[in-house]
Amino acid sequence: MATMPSVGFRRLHSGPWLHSFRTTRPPSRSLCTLACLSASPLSSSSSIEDSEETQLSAATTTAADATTTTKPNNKINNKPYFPKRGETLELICETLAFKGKGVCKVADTGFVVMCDRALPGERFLGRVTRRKDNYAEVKKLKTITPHLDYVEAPCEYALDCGGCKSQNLLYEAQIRAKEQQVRELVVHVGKFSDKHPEFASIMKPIVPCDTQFYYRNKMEFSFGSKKWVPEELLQEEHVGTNDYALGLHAPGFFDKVLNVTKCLLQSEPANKVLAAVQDCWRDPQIGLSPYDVHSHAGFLKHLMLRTGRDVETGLPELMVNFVTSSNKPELLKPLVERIATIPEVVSVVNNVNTSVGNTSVGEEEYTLYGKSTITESLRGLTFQISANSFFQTNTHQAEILYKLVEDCANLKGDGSEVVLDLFCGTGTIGLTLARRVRHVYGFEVVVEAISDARRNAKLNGISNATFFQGDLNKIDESFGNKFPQPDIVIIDPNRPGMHMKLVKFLLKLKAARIVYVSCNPATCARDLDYLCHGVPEKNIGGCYKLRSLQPVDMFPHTPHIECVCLLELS
Ligand SMILES: C[S@@+](CC[C@H](N)C(=O)[O-])C[C@H]1O[C@@H](n2cnc3c(N)ncnc32)[C@H](O)[C@@H]1O
Repeated sequence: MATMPSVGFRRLHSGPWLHSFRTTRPPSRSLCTLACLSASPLSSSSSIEDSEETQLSAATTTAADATTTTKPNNKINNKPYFPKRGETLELICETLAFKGKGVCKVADTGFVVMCDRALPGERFLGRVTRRKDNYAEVKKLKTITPHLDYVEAPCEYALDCGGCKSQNLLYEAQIRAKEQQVRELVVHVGKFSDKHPEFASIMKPIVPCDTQFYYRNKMEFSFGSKKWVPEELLQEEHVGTNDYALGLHAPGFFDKVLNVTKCLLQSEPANKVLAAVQDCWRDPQIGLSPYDVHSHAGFLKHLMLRTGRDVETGLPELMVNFVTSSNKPELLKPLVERIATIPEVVSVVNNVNTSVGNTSVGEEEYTLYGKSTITESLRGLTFQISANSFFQTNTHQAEILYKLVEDCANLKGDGSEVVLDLFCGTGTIGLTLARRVRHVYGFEVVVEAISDARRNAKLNGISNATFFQGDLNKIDESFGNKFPQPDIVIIDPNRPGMHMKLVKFLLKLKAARIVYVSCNPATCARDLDYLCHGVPEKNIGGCYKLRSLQPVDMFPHTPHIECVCLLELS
């Protein structure tokens, strides 16, 4: 469908402009309250909430900036305008932002309103559900005119499922919106001026994903005692909400599950397993019950499906992970016997999670059938993946992402350089670079991921990679004693981005090059600001120049955006 642009980078020459690259423009009206708060260096620990606020602030700014002809005034008849909770508004969605929410403005006021599942160009009626200082959230009641670039969503659950929010938006429009979102964040949160002549060459066009369905190698479904039913069907007498369900959580409901028998984002063999489990888990003779998040009774919590590849045959291989509230393998036996008949299934594991929380990582793990890991190949290397270790979820696009990282790292290839791989997961990025460098040092908090990384190094005959388990949010002065001065630092944090301790450490370390990989453009923009412009409130100066920023679409139909950024010491 979409063609892939060149992924090469033009090396830029440093110039005096870089010092003036930080925008001097004051953040616009709606930006400052939230963005400055959330991106504040004074909060030394980042949190997902921070990043959500950051994204919202950029979204509200985006919407404010999107006003071309009339300046928003937030006033009607010279009185400040704030919509009331419960009020019905007619709105037009302008763009997509935060978690894929539609950004709209109230006519004649410019007041920003966010709406889940509103798509650009759509005119609709929405009811105000939540008010914040400078924006409100609405629930869509009725579409008056459909959005631009409408396409039929192939998935029957698309309108109700929390996973795909933009399946009925043309893919080209999806990636346009994502690219725009990154740009806004870089300007408003990262404080890089888009007026600067070099801005256009630094901001690379988004790399689309040419496989827009069946691309996920991992899906986690939940068992629930309360099936989610759309509001309109709830009125019908014969439909009750007490049915068991296996599927995805309905948006906004931690205790209600939308029953699904197929997911168009995961692989075909994974769908075979899902269908097989759906076929038999409710059978009263088996005696299985879903875990109830209120009463904490019940056995089955989650069904996690991971798809890898037999590296010799190239054929898919599957891991099925049942997450249960207690260790009762005899209860799972009929399910295990059934799914073991599916040829692609090579591993069935059971994570036992006795806590009342609803996470999928167990305190204990048992292998019920076959192996305890599956394999996948990435950039010519083989990786063994266990149930709970991080592995890029879109393998095909991870190849492209890692190639971009390698291009940014711009290794000499003479085996002289030292690479620091922070947030290394199972070591994939560092190991793909190891053959061309002197040594790779990887750091990661998850114990199992570190053992996977060490095993993966061995499996691929790599002896110049050392992996350490540790929390990068808790580093102290001694952190730098663990490795020699690196030439290149790879940073690939999860959504909250970097802790201030790590920012400070990197600004002192002064590696020549940093490649920052991010799955959250909001915290990415904040961290780029810190590294390039410093943290004035803490008397910390920045010492990097942003050379390139490349958004990559790893997850079509969802709001997620990946970015690869290259920074060089100024
Ligand atoms: C986005 S993943 C990247 C993994 C790896 N670079 C890759 O491409 O597969 C982020 C990783 O950071 C790890 N992580 C999260 N918080 C951390 C912390 N405070 N200290 C160290 N590692 C952390 C996670 O466990 C996860 O493996």
